[in-house]
Amino acid sequence: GVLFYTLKALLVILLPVHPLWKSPVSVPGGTRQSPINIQWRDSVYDPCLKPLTIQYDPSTCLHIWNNGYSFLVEFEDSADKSIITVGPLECHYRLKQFHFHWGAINEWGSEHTVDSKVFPAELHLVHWNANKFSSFEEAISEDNGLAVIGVFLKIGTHHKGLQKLVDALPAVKHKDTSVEFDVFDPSCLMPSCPDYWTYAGSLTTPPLTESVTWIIKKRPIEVDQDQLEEFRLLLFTSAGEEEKKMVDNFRPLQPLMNRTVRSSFE
Ligand SMILES: NS(=O)(=O)/N=C1/NCCS1
Ligand SMILES: [Zn+2]
Repeated sequence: GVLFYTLKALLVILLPVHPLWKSPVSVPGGTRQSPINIQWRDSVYDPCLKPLTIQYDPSTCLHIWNNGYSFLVEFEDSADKSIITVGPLECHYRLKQFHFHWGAINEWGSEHTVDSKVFPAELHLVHWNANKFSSFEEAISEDNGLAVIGVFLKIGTHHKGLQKLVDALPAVKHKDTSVEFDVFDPSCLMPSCPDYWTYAGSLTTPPLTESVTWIIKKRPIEVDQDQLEEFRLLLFTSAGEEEKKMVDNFRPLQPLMNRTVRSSFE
């Protein structure tokens, strides 16, 4: 009856806004949103795709901070000191920050999936096109403005390079806290295998702009259970507020629509 249809209408109106993101889960008119499921057999090998060239300068590391979505490690990006180039890219892109997404338990947490397999966490290294633009803020809403490397995390052996990061997390437990982080080389977080998928997508947190060339590494890195548990001790909330554990900070999968995922490997 009328009650059923009223409830149904309410659901449709409320459904698109996921409480976690305080922004629509789907962007009206979005045709290239992220994350997506990568169906391995549907990806197309492109022999023109070369290995990615990564040149990070550990001294460009500035600080770690909790922005209320994740914890970010930010880099000094006023010169071409930490850059990526080649791979699927036609320009060189400067490292701005890296951060992670993870679940409350190991059964979920990543944003991208591979053949519907979910990983416990996913690392994002965010870069902006320094050939075409003069700042991250300018590049964020432009075509070919950003390149984000995605690396899956799986539970396994202790990750020595990550531990320096993990040891700093108690200092950024609350939203809007930061701590100086002088020297860190993010290339220690890269798997040794050069293989990746690449596709045209968007940011997965606000402003969700469709400006990202995604480079998703085929092989995960291994971290141990204790290291991932440390991520789960962070809070979404500021000091003095009712505590909300920072977990499940991933966006739901978005429709592939008219896109092809290319692979750098056969
Ligand atoms: N998770 S993500 O890297 O796609 N989203 C971002 N939003 C603002 C800077 S990075
Ligand atoms: Zn991210």
